[in-house]
Amino acid sequence: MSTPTDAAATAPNTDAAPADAPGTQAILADGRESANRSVLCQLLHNPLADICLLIVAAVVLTAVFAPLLARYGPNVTDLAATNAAPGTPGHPLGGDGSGRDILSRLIWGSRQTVISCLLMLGVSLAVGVSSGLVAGFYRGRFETTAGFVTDVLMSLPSIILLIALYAVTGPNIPVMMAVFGLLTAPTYYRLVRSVVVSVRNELYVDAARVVGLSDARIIGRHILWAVRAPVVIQGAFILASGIGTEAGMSFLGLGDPAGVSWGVMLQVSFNGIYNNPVAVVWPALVISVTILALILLGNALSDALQASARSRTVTVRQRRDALEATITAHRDDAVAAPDPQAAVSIRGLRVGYTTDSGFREVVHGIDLDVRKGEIHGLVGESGSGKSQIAFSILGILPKEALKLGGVITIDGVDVLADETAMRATRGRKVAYVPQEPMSNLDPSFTIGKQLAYGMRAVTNLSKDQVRERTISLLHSVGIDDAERVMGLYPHEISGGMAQRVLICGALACDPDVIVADEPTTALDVTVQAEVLDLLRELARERGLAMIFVTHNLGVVADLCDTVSVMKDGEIIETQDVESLFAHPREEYTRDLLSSSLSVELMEVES
Ligand SMILES: Nc1ncnc2c1ncn2[C@@H]1O[C@H](COP(=O)(O)OP(=O)(O)OP(=O)(O)O)[C@@H](O)[C@H]1O
Repeated sequence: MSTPTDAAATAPNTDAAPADAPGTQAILADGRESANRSVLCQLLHNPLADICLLIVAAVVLTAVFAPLLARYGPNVTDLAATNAAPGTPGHPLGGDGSGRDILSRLIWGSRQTVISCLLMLGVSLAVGVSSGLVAGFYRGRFETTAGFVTDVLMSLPSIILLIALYAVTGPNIPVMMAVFGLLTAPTYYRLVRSVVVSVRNELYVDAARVVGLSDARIIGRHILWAVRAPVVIQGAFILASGIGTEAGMSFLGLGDPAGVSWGVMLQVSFNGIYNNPVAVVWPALVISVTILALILLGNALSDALQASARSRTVTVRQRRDALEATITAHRDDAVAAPDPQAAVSIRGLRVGYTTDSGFREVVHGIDLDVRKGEIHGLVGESGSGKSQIAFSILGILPKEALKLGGVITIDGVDVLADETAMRATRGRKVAYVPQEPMSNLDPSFTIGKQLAYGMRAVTNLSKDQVRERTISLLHSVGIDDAERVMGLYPHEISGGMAQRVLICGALACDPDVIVADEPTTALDVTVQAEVLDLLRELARERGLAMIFVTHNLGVVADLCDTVSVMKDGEIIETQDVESLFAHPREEYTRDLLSSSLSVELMEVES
């Protein structure tokens, strides 16, 4: 069962909606305005980013089309234009001290500035990204050596180094910028290395290794994809620092006086500042505006990428359209009242998603009642919607899920419609036993701390009372040396014990309802049997209503009192377990039973 990326903590919104489907008015009011946009769309919807993009694009286009745009050559002089004021005919921004047209020189200057900065970025990318990839992926000696070189390079004062370089190369801006690119490469190295280290052991990378992909293909296909966003964002900042450095070096007189760049223009105009102070303004302005645009663009890009990395979200319009379509389609459906005797009662639950291929309803108006003391199995093929029901009861549907209708009453309160009621219920009246015991425990805290933290969040018990209760709960789930286990970290206990700890956490608040999501799937057969026995005992002792999501009909036969069979988002059959196994009503249930039997026979034979 998939885990939602985020609990559905939704903020109220006041959009009107048709109210004649069960639970829809309240659900719509619970909707959250959010955007479902690609990174580019997110960027384009940010006015500041649009302006920055326009500025950067204008600079690049000016550099590319400089020969067409500039009215004069970069070094063409006209004595009449010497120190001409802005607005002089033929010289909109005036002329410099040598009678050269300032606007034309700015246009030509953009070319050298852009080329120098791209050269610097290219060197920085080539050295920093490739060494970061290799160091992060292979680690070992290369990483140690590269780390040392990086530290050395980062400790060097780049401007001083570039000034020293001038003594060797003379006024050679391309070489200077290439060296500056080398000096900024450590920034990329560190960034890329840390991203690669964090993804190299991901399961999908292991899977790629297992299917036989070469390292080069794994890096090209999976690792580079993971580093692309930080590399692009960092690129904007590095370009900005490149423009600043080029201008600074030229301003110090280390640029090529025969060439024309914004930095050289700044230096030349500064030399004649007393005769023509306005001439300094233009190069200073374009340098500042371009640097500012690049930095703001980098920030906007970072925001857009972060937003798109969060789960897919749905606009109010999409939510409303989906709701209206659902209401229209099911206007005449009869919906029974919730069962007041049930610990949890579901009526007409509908859940959907907006995907790239359009809206899709995945739970189609299901009804379900589970009474106190009843263990109810929820079975069905993968993708049939079991998890959506479990998540709906727990109020942890992903943000992008559309709650299209229905009622879920727990203790007489419709928790589906009321997020506050859901929060008050979750962890107190309804608890959850997840599928993967290890990944549901925080590796940074001891078992005792994690259990105590959860307990203190939902009860008013003192520290000592919490400790006492934790010990007694650990005993009740069959952990005898409770005090020792409380001091252990998750990696120090077995999977079976971790699952017992999670069961203990679920029981901490003395809930009425437990949703168990395939809680034994990750365990070996012997431990599975122990955990099932434990759940059965606890449910009987405490009179719990338990919804047990599973694929395993053997477990259902062993543990459950009643069972619902799901297919394509619908409950097609609900019976007590014995009747279902003896007289399945639906063809699909018969197929499910016989396929499960064949699997078991195959297991026995092998
Ligand atoms: N975030 C999502 N976006 C789009 N569709 C989703 C999303 N989460 C689930 N679905 C769809 O909802 C349907 C039901 O999924 P669900 O996870 O409830 O199935 P399941 O019966 O629990 O399957 P399994 O036993 O494999 O966990 C599936 O078709 C699935 O593709």
